[in-house]
Amino acid sequence: MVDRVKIEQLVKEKLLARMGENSSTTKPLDFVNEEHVRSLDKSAKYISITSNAVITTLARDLAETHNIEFRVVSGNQSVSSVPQNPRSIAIGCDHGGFPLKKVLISELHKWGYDVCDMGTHSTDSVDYPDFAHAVAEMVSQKNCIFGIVIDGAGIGSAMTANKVPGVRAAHCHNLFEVKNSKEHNNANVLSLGARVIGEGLAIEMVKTWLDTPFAGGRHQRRVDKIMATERKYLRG
Ligand SMILES: O=C(CO)[C@H](O)[C@H](O)COP(=O)(O)O
Repeated sequence: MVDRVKIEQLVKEKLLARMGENSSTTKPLDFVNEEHVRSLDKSAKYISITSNAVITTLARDLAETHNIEFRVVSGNQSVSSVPQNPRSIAIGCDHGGFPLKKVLISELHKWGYDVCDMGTHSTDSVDYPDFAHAVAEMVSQKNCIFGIVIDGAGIGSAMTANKVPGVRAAHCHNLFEVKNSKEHNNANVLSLGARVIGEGLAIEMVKTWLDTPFAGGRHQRRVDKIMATERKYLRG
C-alpha cells in the first residue's frame, strides 16, 4: 500500500528544493498554487516566478496573508515584483451597455483610475458572458483591483462574473445597494443594467462604490463563508 505521509513529505521536499527559502538563485516557477505557498519555509520572503507565470487566486491570497511576494525572475536574476495597481479598474459591456461604458470610462479617467477596457466596442449585438468573463478574470487574476460589467439589465453579466473564482459581483440599482455591497459584502465587481438606470445615477453609483471601503468586523466572517462555499465546490 502507498504510504501517503511519505509521499506528501517527498512532494514537500521537492517543492522546497525548487523554491528555496528566500534566495533569488532558485529556478522560477511558471505555475504557483496554494500548495506551493503552503510548502514554503516559514522564513520565506518571496517566490521566484517566470514573467508569464500563472498564479492561482488562492495562492495569491495565501501569499498576501503571509507577506510573501512574487518576484519575476529572468534566468537567475530577479527583475521585478508582480504589481497590483490599486487604481486599476477592468470594465466591460455588451451592446446594451456600450454607451454607458463610454461615459463611465471618461469619468473613471477624470477620477484618476487606470482603465482596462475589455470591450465590446460598439452597439453591434454580442454575448454579454464573453465580456463579463473577461472583466471577472482580470479581477480574479488580480490584474485589476475592481471590475465593472454592464449589460441591458445587469443580470446576466453578474451571473457570469460570479462563476469566476475569487469574484464577488454585486448587481446594484441604487446608492444604498452599491454602498452596502462594498461595506458588507466586499464586492469586487459591480454589475449595472444600462436599460434600468440612467447615466447620472450610474456615475454616482460607481463613484460611491469605489469610494466605499469594506467594513470588516462581523462582515469579514460572512465574506469568509462566501469564499469557503466557493472553495468547497472548486475542490469537488
Ligand atoms: O440584459 C442583458 C443580460 O442581463 C442583455 O443585455 C440582454 O439579454 C441582451 O438582449 P438583446 O440581445 O435583446 O439586446
